Amino acid sequence: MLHVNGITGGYGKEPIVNNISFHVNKGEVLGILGPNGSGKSTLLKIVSGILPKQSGTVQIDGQDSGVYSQKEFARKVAVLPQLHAHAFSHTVKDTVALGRYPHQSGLFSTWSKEDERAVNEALAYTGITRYKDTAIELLSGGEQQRVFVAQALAQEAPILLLDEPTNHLDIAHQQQLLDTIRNHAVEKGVTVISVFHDVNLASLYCDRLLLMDRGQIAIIGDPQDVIQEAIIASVYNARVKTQPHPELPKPQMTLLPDTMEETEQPVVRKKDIVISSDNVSLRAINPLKTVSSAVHNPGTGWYRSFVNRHVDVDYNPSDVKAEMAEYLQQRDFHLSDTVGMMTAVTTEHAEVEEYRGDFGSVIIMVTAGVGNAVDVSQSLHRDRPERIGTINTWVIVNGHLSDEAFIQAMITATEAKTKAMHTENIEDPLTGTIATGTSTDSLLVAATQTGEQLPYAGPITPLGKLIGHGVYDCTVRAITAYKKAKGWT
Ligand SMILES: Nc1ncnc2c1ncn2[C@@H]1O[C@H](COP(=O)(O)OP(=O)(O)OP(=O)(O)O)[C@@H](O)[C@H]1O
Repeated sequence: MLHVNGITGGYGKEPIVNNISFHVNKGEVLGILGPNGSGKSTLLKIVSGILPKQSGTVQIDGQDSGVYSQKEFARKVAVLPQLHAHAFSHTVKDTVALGRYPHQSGLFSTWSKEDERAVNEALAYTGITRYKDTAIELLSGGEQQRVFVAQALAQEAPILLLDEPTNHLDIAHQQQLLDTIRNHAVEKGVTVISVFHDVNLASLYCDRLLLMDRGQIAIIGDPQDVIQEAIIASVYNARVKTQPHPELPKPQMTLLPDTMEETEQPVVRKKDIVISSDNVSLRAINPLKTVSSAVHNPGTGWYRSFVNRHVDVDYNPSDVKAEMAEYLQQRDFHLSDTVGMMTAVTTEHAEVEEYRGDFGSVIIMVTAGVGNAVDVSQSLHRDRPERIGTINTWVIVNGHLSDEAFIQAMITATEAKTKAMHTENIEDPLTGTIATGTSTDSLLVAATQTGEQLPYAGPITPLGKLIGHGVYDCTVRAITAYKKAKGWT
């Protein structure tokens, strides 16, 4: 569709962009990224013919762009420049209508039904129909930006070149506009090349990204190939961390501020875990990085408070999450800062212990109700009742865990729990085989993220050894306490 071969050019003798080559397919969205002054706008200006090039070619549909007349070119390519000059006062609709000029012919060009439709559609796509009779200078910066995007869309060219289309737009309008542009690409086959400053937006909306660095291409490829910590750090000279988008297979990046004060994270100790009649809780001074399968605030996050709440065996509110939130709030636990679990086990049977190693320490908390123990290899048994049974395990680490270490800590803790079930000879009441856990066990791993870096947590590592030993130890003790309370022993 569009082939750029070895273009070099700029504003004077010294070229700004050097030997740039890439191609864009029909219906593809290519994002151009790069630091300030890296040549993004200059590249777009050369491709759109606004700036002459010193060497290289731009081909559109297999033809050199130079062979097209100005109007022919405008029927092929619509351009949204970075800055808009509008010397004359126009209404919004008149401004958008200027996008139709390449479709007018003859000296006294007539306004056709097609023109009217294209303009009205562009006004609707950009959500500015209600301003159509307003003078453009009376609009806000963001509203004006949408008018110029509408003008480019009204041109109905198969190629759209956009320089920072979301400039001035609030997040809802950024989303709306980029959704519109993406839909034009997917449904109408429009080819889009767009300059972005926001790396995350570019990743979300573009098929491929071209990263500029000092007038040259640093890398061009899929978002996951381009948005890599080392590449972004070296081109932008910024410290970043990348992670997947929570809902889409698109990488996202987060800045790591250099100005973060090195906060002294107080070490969490066994004595910080408080056992009351209706819950086991920990209130840490600073938030801990946490992964859990809790009822309240499950998943990954940073939390300061942790609650393992005792509920009656027949606890069955219509909305468990809402009831739990109410419970936490009544006890002064900040809802957005607390992870909350539940158990029918009485809190006096909670086992808490601290295990110290060279790197720091691990505090383990376990409550084990093994009435509804399950042999997980027999989980498909057709007579299996749906009964709740809970072993709740906390692993609190005074150390700095990698993502892998969090996952390995969960594996190690689960294996240790299963081994404790074996040692205590806990059977699945349905099958009579040794149980591996219960039906609704919950696990939490939280770490202070200070001190020594702990890349792994399998049983070969000092951290994994403490977790394995500690979870096994506490689970055996918790099961023993449970058995005693139930009169099993
Ligand atoms: N009209 C101009 N005349 C002369 N030099 C220019 C002109 N416009 C830009 N430049 C220079 O060209 C270089 C690249 O500018 P360009 O606008 O292409 O960068 P950019 O990557 O789009 O930057 P930004 O992210 O700040 O928009 C800069 O060093 C700039 O000073």
